[in-house]
Amino acid sequence: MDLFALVPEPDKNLLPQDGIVNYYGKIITNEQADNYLHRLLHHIAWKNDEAHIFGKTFITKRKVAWYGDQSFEYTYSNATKRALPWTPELLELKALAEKETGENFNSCLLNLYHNGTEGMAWHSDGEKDLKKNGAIGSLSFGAERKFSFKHKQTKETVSVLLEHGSLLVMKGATQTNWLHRLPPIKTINQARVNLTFRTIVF
Ligand SMILES: O=C(O)CCC(=O)C(=O)O
Ligand SMILES: [Fe+2]
Repeated sequence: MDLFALVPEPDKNLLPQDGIVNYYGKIITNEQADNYLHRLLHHIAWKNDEAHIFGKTFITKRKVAWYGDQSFEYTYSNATKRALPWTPELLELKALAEKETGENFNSCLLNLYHNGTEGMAWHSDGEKDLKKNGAIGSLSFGAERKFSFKHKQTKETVSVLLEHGSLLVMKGATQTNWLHRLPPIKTINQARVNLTFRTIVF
């Protein structure tokens, strides 16, 4: 076991300015993370995502699911979605993310990337339904993937490798000032599951 990878460094801000991103590293042992990956692949109601752009509907290869405290309606990529009630593994992972970060979350958007050809384009998550400057807690399972930030004005970029069983937090003004993406890496054949815990406001 890599002991250093289990020592969190959550106090370091990965961004040089205008936002806060903390990478906690692996907060779950490899064995437990393997188990969560398996449970998430089998127990989540995965669906291909639909994006409505310029009057056209695009179906993504990546699959998504959305869970939450209540039947939240949430608008994402110009499509309105309704949250499903928490599963036991999502409640465990939410409690873990809350304990590590000291934040509270009421919903979770999940992404399943079947292999490295699937990714997510530059975007920010500061949509109107999300709490302003609220923290987003991101747990990753499966294939290690690069995750990048780009400052909206200066175009400066920062990247981090998201490990199996790791936690990343984006908070403060991050969504206002920075874009983020998951670039495709053609050589990766393994699946990756990502959970972003969020706070929706009414
Ligand atoms: O897969 C990831 O690590 C990030 C996903 C993401 O940015 C999002 O769901 O908004
Ligand atoms: Fe995002």
